Amino acid sequence: MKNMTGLSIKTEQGQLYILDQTLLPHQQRWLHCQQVEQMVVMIQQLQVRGAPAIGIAASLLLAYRAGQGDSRAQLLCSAEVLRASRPTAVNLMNNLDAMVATLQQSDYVSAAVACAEQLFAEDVQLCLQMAEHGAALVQPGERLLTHCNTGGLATAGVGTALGVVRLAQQQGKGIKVWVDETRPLLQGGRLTAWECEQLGIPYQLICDNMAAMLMARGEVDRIFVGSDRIAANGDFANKVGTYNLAVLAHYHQIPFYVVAPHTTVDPSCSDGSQIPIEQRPAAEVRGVRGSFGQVYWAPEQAPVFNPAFDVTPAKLVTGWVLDSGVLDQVAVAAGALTRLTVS
Ligand SMILES: CSC[C@H]1O[C@H](OP(=O)(O)O)[C@H](O)[C@@H]1O
Repeated sequence: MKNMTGLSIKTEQGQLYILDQTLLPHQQRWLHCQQVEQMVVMIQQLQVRGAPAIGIAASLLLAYRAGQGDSRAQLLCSAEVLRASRPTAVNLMNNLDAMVATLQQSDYVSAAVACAEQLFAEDVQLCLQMAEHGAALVQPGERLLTHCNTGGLATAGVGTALGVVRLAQQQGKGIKVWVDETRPLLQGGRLTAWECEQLGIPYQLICDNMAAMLMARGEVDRIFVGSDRIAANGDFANKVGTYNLAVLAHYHQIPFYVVAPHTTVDPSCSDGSQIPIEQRPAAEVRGVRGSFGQVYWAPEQAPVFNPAFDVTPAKLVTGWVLDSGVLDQVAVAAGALTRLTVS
């Protein structure tokens, strides 16, 4: 496996390393990953996270295991275990499907490695294409708003929605970003804020419940969010709280875009009701866990509802920013998502 370097995933001398995103922004610790069970835990604990990133990390781990001499049967079983680690991000499923297909080849070891390397390289390119199409929408001086983390940490490249913001900044458009902290796991406050610091992107961190006031005051010009799965009709799943933003944006007539590679579209889901939504542990809502341990602010046995994602209906989306271009509601309603071609 060749050396490849992303912000949260890297391979060096045939070994796979994952940046532990649960320790950011205060610690940068690379974890050496060699076992399937280890990768499952890392995905489930969001040490590696983001729809494209978990698909690539799982694929690279399978390629590594193939190189370690695991049999086809072992690799097929490992793929199913990895597939079950998180149910919503379709990139994980698509990538594992591609990896499983390579196992049919006589020299499945080199085929698996080549496939994983290709998935990594493809995502890097798709991110650049999404950024180009999305940044072209951004006008000078605009105040953008993002949710969760959709940057280099969540992909192998520059990111999806945050990749758009990053390029708009590089193009000298003088933007600023409102960064939703994104409860309960604070991917915005911990990860997007950290990425903006690294990239020199002007930002202000807000609690999720402050976005409405900023929109009402006319201080949000455009919203870009990512996605974990897009249904054929354009409905999409993304980090919980995205639907809130979409409804608010519709009410305040603010352009609202979802940014995702074509690999996030799932034609087998006809609409958003068919997208599986991951339910997560109650402790994540009752308090916070860090290097200091677990702090509870709610009663320790408080009953909790903790969906990791929500679904935004297509009717609330201004445009779908894909690697192949920007689709509007007319194109999506005409079935464009199911006829995607890679540009
Ligand atoms: C590149 S978009 C990543 C997508 O994944 C995030 O979810 P999680 O942090 O649970 O992996 C969030 O939904 C982002 O939009």
